[in-house]
Amino acid sequence: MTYSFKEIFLTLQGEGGQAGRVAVFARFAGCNLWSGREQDRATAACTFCDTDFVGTDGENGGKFTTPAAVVAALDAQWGGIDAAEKSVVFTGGEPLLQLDAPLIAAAKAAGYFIAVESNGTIRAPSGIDWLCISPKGENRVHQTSGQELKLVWPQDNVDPAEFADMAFERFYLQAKDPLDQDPAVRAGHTQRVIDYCLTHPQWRMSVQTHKMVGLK
Ligand SMILES: C[S@@+](CC[C@H](N)C(=O)[O-])C[C@H]1O[C@@H](n2cnc3c(N)ncnc32)[C@H](O)[C@@H]1O
Ligand SMILES: Nc1nc2[nH]cc(C(=O)O)c2c(=O)[nH]1
Ligand code: SF4
Ligand SMILES: [Mg+2]
Repeated sequence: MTYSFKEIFLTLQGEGGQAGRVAVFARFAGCNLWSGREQDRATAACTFCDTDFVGTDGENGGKFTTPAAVVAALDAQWGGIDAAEKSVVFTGGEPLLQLDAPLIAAAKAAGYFIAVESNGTIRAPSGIDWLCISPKGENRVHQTSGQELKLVWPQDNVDPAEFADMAFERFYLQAKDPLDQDPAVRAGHTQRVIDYCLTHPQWRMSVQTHKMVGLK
């Protein structure tokens, strides 16, 4: 198995129930819902992605042929931080196209708390400590349990109630960041999330805090 990463960097988790926590972000290249090319966006299964996950040319990106090599790259970013437990977030792109049992085992053996950000279309392997599922449009959710369901909203034809009975510990709504960065559209999405959470206490608001403070 070759693991392809767009980038690997140290930051604070910006979103969801682990927001504010230091972690190595390991962004896998490639996704099953979009090629990543702008000319394909309009016809893709996921159309609002805010992330470049194409290729291996980002910060500390590359192809790694063994789990041990991936863990060495994670450790290089974690550096000398003194902690009882290290922390990694596998994201992408879609991490569950590549994250497998040997890599999970190697990261765990090296002392990592393992978080994953996934679109939910692929069942997750066991051993993940914090699984965040973020459904996309009409794409069927196959992974219906985890620590958090984080729905980016509003999305056309998507009602949060569709997911409310799934086996997640927490339910978040996160305002869809508009591709054109139009402040009025962004404010409108945020207000929709606020209004929904005010009237549906099962749901909490997740804010993309890293974007507010200039963190990657
Ligand atoms: C880039 S995705 C990668 C992981 C996985 N493919 C997924 O979609 O969950 C990481 C997180 O960013 C969220 N996201 C992507 N585009 C967004 C946008 N325009 N506004 C708000 N959140 C967004 C996703 O829903 C997901 O929770
Ligand atoms: N700081 C920070 N937090 C994040 N949480 C989820 C992210 C992602 O792109 O998966 C992300 C990201 O890209 N940066
Ligand atoms: S599923 Fe995730 S990585 Fe793939 S295009 Fe959508 S938001 Fe981006
Ligand atoms: Mg991001």
